[in-house]
Amino acid sequence: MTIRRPPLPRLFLNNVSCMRNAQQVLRHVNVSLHDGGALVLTGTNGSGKSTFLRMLAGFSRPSAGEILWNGHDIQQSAIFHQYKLQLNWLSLKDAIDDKMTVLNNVKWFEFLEHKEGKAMAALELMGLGRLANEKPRMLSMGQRKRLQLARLLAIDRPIWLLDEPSVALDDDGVKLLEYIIAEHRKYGGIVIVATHLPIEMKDSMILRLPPRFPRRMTHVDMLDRADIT
Ligand SMILES: Nc1ncnc2c1ncn2[C@@H]1O[C@H](COP(=O)(O)OP(=O)(O)OP(=O)(O)O)[C@@H](O)[C@H]1O
Repeated sequence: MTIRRPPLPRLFLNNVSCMRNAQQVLRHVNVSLHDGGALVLTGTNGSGKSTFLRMLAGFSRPSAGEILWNGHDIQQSAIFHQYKLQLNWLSLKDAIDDKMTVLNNVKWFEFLEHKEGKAMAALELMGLGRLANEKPRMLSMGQRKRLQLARLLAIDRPIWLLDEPSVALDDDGVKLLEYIIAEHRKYGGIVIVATHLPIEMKDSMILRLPPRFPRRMTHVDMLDRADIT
């Protein structure tokens, strides 16, 4: 009988801590993600959700612990070079060029990836097909977010790092977001979302980061506590 070893997680955060501005933001985080896996980061303002994503994107380094991709530390430059090509990053800064059309804003990202052919279909899926030849100044905030999501689809990289992806989206937009995340995972993609807003992601891990600066009790908190009369 042969005993098969369990597969390595695609991504593994091994006892990771992170400092910002000489202060500890993340402390001893352990997470493993396999293909098709998802992680939802929640927590109060300033608890470290974006810091977590930025660290995974390689913009900042862990102060302790290691981030392993396929079992290799992403701090090694040869590994990082390969790893960063797996990432699709969606942040609150939308990097939309107002001089290009909506369509070209997606095509430009495809071009940088040496890919082509998915931009229009991605815009159609995100409900922006009829605005493809307009300039982005015509778009509402929610439509700009949809454009960012169309880019994710067009570029089609396996690991999605999404910072507040549902902000500004209407109900249909949130459903679309949930749909594209589910489809991406169905084909083995990994999705990590930092969010304040509820988002439906089946079988995802949820990591609630503790508040960094616990606020003082307000009168409302005191009234809410049963043990204070
Ligand atoms: N560029 C920076 N330089 C120094 N400290 C920073 C920097 N960015 C964030 N921080 C600190 O790290 C802490 C965590 O910030 P972060 O943006 O990760 O929180 P968050 O959970 O994403 O917050 P929010 O819900 O408001 O988006 C903040 O309290 C802030 O003091």
